[in-house]
Amino acid sequence: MNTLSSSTCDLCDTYKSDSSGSFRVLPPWFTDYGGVVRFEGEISTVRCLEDNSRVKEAVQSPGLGRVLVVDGGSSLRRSLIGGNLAADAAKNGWAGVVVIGAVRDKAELAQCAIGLRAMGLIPMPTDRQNQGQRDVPVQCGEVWIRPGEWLVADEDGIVVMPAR
Ligand SMILES: O=C([O-])CC(=O)C(=O)O
Repeated sequence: MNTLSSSTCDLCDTYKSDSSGSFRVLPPWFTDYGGVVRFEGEISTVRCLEDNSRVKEAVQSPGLGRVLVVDGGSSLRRSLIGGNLAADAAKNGWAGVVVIGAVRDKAELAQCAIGLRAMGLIPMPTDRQNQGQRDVPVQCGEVWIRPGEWLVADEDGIVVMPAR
């Protein structure tokens, strides 16, 4: 298990009175599917709906220790990551992927040396139509997440803050 510079609970203790909006906690919507429970890194984003074209491009490029946040519009109809793309993400040096949407291949995901959170599992694959946007601000519920910010995930949750 990886060691974080601070746990999400410690960060929340430190920033609980922050009213600037720069420290944010994601809603508790996520299940841990990856082989790494604790991860952190600079954020890169994809925004898409039931089409993982941009996700595939991202995980097949160098991750440089970053975390890919995929805003799939909370759709649970099609999976945006499966065993192959999770393995690509691990191989290419992504620290983790957070999918605001669904994934598949649960057993394979657990074998990947990467952090992986998603809202649920669905076996139905994506419909790749070359749609979606890369490195745009995305939203998880009411929480904005921007490329270049910092994400920390552990057993207790996921927080986002300005880059360190
Ligand atoms: O290839 C895809 O679009 C998603 C998938 O099933 C995988 O990553 O294995």
